[in-house]
Amino acid sequence: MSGADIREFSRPMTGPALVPLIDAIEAGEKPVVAAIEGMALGGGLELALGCHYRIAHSKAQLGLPEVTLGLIPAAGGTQRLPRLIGFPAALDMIITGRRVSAGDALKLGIVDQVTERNAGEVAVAFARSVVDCPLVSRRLSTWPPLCPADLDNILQMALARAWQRGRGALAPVACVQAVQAARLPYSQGMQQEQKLMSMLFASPQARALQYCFFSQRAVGKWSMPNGACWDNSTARPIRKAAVIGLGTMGRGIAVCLVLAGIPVIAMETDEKQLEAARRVVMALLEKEVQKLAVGLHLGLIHFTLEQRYLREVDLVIEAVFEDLALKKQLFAELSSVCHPDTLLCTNTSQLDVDQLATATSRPDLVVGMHFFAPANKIKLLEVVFTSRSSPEAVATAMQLGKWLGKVSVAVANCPGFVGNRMLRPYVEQAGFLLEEGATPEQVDSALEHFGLAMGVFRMSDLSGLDVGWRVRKAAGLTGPGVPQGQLLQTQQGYRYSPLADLICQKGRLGQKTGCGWYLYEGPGGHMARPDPWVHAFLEEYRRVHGLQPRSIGQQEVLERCLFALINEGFRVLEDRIVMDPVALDVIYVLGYGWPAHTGGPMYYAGEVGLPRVLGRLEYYQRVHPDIPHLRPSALLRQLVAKGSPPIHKWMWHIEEGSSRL
Ligand SMILES: CC/C=C/CC(=O)SCCNC(=O)CCNC(=O)[C@H](O)C(C)(C)COP(=O)(O)OP(=O)(O)OC[C@H]1O[C@@H](n2cnc3c(N)ncnc32)[C@H](O)[C@@H]1OP(=O)(O)O
Repeated sequence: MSGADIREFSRPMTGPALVPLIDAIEAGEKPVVAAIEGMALGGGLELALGCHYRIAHSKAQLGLPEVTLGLIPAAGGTQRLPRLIGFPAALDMIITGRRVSAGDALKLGIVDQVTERNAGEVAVAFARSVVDCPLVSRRLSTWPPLCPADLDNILQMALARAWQRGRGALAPVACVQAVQAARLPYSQGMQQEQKLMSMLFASPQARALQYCFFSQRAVGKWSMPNGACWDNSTARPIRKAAVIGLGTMGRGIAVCLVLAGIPVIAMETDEKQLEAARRVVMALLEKEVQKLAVGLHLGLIHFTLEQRYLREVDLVIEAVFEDLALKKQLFAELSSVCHPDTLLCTNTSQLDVDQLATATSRPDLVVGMHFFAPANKIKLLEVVFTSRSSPEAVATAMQLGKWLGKVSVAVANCPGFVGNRMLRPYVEQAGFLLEEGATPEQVDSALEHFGLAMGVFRMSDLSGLDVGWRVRKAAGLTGPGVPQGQLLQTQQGYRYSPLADLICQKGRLGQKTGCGWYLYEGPGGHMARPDPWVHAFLEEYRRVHGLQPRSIGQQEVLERCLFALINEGFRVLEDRIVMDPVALDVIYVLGYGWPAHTGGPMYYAGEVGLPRVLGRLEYYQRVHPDIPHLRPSALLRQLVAKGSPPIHKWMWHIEEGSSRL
C-alpha cells in the first residue's frame, strides 16, 4: 500500500477517514498482523503502525514520503513512529521522506520479522502463534514517548537540518514540529499533528510539490512532433554499452551504467587519463557497494584504449571534450567501427546533435543523452532527438535513462537544448546586475533566499567559468579579433557584459583554480568567500565605463534573473522543443536546483500570475531596450490576452506550424 491516492487531494475525499480506522484496529481485541510486500508508504506504513505486529518480505520498502508532497504523515505517523524507534531515527525518516529496506526496518525495530517467503502466509502463521498473547503492550499509541536526555538538542538540530534542506519549504519544518509533539500524551500529539496538516494541506507549496510528483511521471509519456511516442515505439535491449572520454562526465556515466548492472567498455585515447579514470571509477563503485550493501560485479567494467571493443556494444555514449570538430570526427569513426545497429549517443550539453548525426552513416540512430554533473547523482537526463532520430532510438535512450534511475525528458535539438538554453538569459542578467552595482554575493543571496540550491555565481564557479567562456568564443561573442564595444559593451548589436570573459582572462576559472567570482581555500576548495579583489575589479570596471553604481534590491534580482529565464521557457514552448511545459519544470527542479516547493519555473510563473510576469518584463524592457531576452515572448503575451489559462492548457494556444522541427 503506497499511501493515499494523491489525485484525491485536489477533490473531495471519499471513503472512511484513516485516523479513526487505524485507531479502531489498534484498540481492537483481536491481534492484527500487517503483512508487508512491495511498498508500505505514507498512509500504508501508518496503517501498519496501527497493527499489533508487522511482518515484511525481504524486498519490501517502507517510508513516510509525505514531506516530498508538502505534507506530514498525519494518520498518526508522527506520533507512533518516534514511540516505536525513538526520536532521532523517526525524525530522519520523516524529514527526508526516505525509504528503508525491510532489513533496515528490522534493525530499526519497525518490523517484527523479515521473511523471504510469502509475507501473507508467514503473517497468518505468526498471528496463530500470538493469538493468546495480551495486546496491551502492542498498542504504540499507549507507549510513553522515548525521550532521551538531550531531546531538546536533537529537536533543535533537526529543525536546523529541516531549514537547510527545505530552503523555504514549510513541510520539513512542520515534520519536526509534529514529531516534537510526540513527547505529549498521544491525544494531544494527534491534535498538533492535525493542526499542522490542516495548515499544509491547502498550501500552495503542497499543490506545487504534488504537481512535481505527477510531472516527473508525465514526462515518461514522451512524444515527438511526427507522432512517435512512448506507447507506439519500442526500446531496444542494451546488453552492453560503451563510454568514450573518461573526464568527469564520462566517469560518472560509466558508474551509472555499472550500478544498473550493464557491462561497460570505458574508453580513452591516453594511457595516463585511462589509469586516472580507472582509479576514480573503481573508488566510486566501491563506495556505492559499501553504501548500498549490495553485491555488485565490479568486473562489469572494462577499461581500454582500443576501439575494437566497440564492435560488441549496443550503444555508445560519447563524453569527450566539448569541441564540435572533435566530436564530428569521432562520430564518423564510430560509424565505421561499431556494428551498423549500434546507437550513437552524445553527452554534449549544447552542441548541435544534428551536425553529429550528419557525420555518421546512421543519423536515425543518433540522439543526445545529456547527463548532469555529477552524473551518478543527478536524477535528470535530457534525451535530445533530431529531425532524423528514429522513434526506436529515442525510446531506447528514454528507457535506458529509466533503467539508470533517471527521470528522462525528451527534447528537440536546439542550441543549449532546454536547460542550458533557459539558463543563458538568467546568467546574462546576473552579469548585467554586476555592471549596474550589485556584487556576486548580493545576487546569489537573493536567489538562494528564493530557494535555489546555489546562486548563479557560486554555480558558475562550481561548473568552471571556462565552460561558458569557450561557448562564448565559439559563438563569436568574445576572443581575439572580436571588436570591443563602446561604453556599455555591445556584441552583435546587443548589450553584452564581458565581465565573465575578463575574469577568465585573469586565470580565475572558479573552484578548480581557487578563485572565480569568489575566493576559495585553494584550488579545488568549496568554501566560497566574498573576494575583495572582485569588488575592486567591479568598481574599476564601472569607473572605466562610466557606469554609476546603484543599489539593487532583492526583488529586482529575482525578477530580472528568473523572469528572463521563464521568458525563454515560453520561447522554448513556442518552438515546440518540448510538447508540454511540465518538461521545463522537471528539468529545472531535477537538474538545476530550482526549489521543488514552487513547482518549477513555468508553474511558478502561473502562480505569480502571467500578467505580472508580462508587466515586469515590459517594464524592464523599457528600461533596457538593448537586452532582447527581456522582450516578452509572443506566447506569454497571447496567454495573458486569453485570460491566463492554467498551465495544462498553454500548449493549446501555440499556433500550428510554429514548430522549428
Ligand atoms: C489521508 C491520508 C493521507 C495519507 C498520506 C499519504 O499516504 S500521501 C501518499 C504517500 N505515498 C507516496 O508518496 C507514494 C508515491 N508513489 C511512489 O513513490 C511510487 O509511485 C511507487 C509507489 C514507489 C511506485 O513507483 P513506480 O516507479 O513503480 O511507478 P510510478 O511512480 O511510475 O507510478 C505508477 C503510476 O501510479 C501513480 N501513482 C503512484 N503513487 C500514487 C499515489 N500515491 N497516488 C496517485 N497515483 C499514484 C503514478 O502517478 C503513475 O501513474 P501514471 O498515470 O502511470 O503516470
